[in-house]
Amino acid sequence: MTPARPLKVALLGCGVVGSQVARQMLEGGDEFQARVGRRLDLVGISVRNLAKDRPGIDAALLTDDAAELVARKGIDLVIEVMGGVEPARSLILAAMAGGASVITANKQLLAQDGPTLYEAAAEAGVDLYYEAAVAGAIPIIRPLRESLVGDEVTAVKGIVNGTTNFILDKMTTEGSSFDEVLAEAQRLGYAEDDPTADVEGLDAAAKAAILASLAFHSRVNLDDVDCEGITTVTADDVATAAELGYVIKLLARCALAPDNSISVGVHPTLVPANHPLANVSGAFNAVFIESRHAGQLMFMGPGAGGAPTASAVLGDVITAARNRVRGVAGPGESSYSARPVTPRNLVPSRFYVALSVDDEPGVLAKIAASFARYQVSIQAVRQESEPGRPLGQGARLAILTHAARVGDMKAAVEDLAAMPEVTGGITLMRVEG
Ligand SMILES: NC(=O)C1=CN([C@@H]2O[C@H](COP(=O)(O)OP(=O)(O)OC[C@H]3O[C@@H](n4cnc5c(N)ncnc54)[C@H](OP(=O)(O)O)[C@@H]3O)[C@@H](O)[C@H]2O)C=CC1
Ligand SMILES: N[C@@H](CC=O)C(=O)O
Repeated sequence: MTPARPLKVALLGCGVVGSQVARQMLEGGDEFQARVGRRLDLVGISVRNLAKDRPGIDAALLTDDAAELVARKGIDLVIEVMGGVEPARSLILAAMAGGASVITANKQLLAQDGPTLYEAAAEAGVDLYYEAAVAGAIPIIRPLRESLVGDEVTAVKGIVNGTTNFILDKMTTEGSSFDEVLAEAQRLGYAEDDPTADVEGLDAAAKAAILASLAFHSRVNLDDVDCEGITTVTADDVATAAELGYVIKLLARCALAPDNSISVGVHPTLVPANHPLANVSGAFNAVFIESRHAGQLMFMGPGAGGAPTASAVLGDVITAARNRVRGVAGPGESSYSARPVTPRNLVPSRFYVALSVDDEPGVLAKIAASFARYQVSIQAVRQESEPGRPLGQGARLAILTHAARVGDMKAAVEDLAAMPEVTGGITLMRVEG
């Protein structure tokens, strides 16, 4: 009997993730053949710059013509780890139209244009897998797409960007400077090609949109996410949070409201020091899921970096390869419930407000009155002398509130900013719990 032909695999991108995908595929050789039932044959790797040194990569596989690689006859699987929206989208669509299943780590593209990709996959009868697009090595897409599909997910929250967690962690535990740690995160391969996407929260926002779409069976895209990065978080904020018993994390929160609307946000957030998310360190990620029947689940692990991310990619490669051998397709899009997005101003949260004031009688009462005008209830206030001002003249206030609506909290802060006794900028952050 003639042995079944190997499955032909094309790899688009050979950077931090792609080079590790190529290495792990090579290492996996016979094992992967046994797991799939067919040999996986890496037939080409597309890159931008052919002159780059790529240790361990067979130069004969490299091409700078990705379109030609995808169009080659008989390609079964295309792995897209080049990043960015174009040409990745066109290449993926061409691959699917040509009959190949696609594995991608591209959260930016999925959050921006996921439905187009899903529709193209359904039309061509091929698979679209993207476990590596959210939280690196952590299995989180498959649990939401398959394991929990019989339950009702009510909230997903977590740390889904390794770079910012690495930065905030080092600022907290080592007192390192923001720029210094960002450079280290880039060296270690955690950061995106343009690290603005990490530090401004856009990478986490894309991941939050993907998680919310899967969790709530509704289409959520990048524009639906209320997004804030960590560039305004100062060493002072980190220190004050620690004194109050909190750790600052960039938290993604996706929640289903009682009126059936969905809120999705990414914000620097004060997390209680005894909360499991507070201890997620370095480039690790963690995702909490709350569901009606299973209750609370937590997933944690490496959220960025070449080898861990490639592990998630390879999991998808094997799954898609097995499907192909059996002549079946994996799960498609499940977005039957067109839930509205909760207006951002109506989303509830607890808050932390920090400000400097003139230390005069009645100032606290004025602040409390301002909060009360907007239905914001104060939970705790800490006052200390403002560094750099003579004792009794300036005070630094840190206020924690009970849950309030974002719009009300912002209106109260605007009132504070107009008070003559308020002497500097006002810090406003969300508080978890
Ligand atoms: N790094 C990480 O920890 C993680 C990354 N991801 C995602 O994985 C994807 C890849 O990330 P990463 O490996 O870090 O990125 P890199 O920048 O390290 O690698 C990108 C690769 O794609 C190639 N490439 C980029 N643009 C083009 C183009 N226009 N035409 C042809 N080739 C191109 C580059 O070629 P050349 O080598 O010649 O420059 C390079 O080989 C992204 O979508 C990212 O968001 C997901 C999870 C974690
Ligand atoms: N830049 C991303 C990489 C993984 O998605 C991150 O830091 O998490």
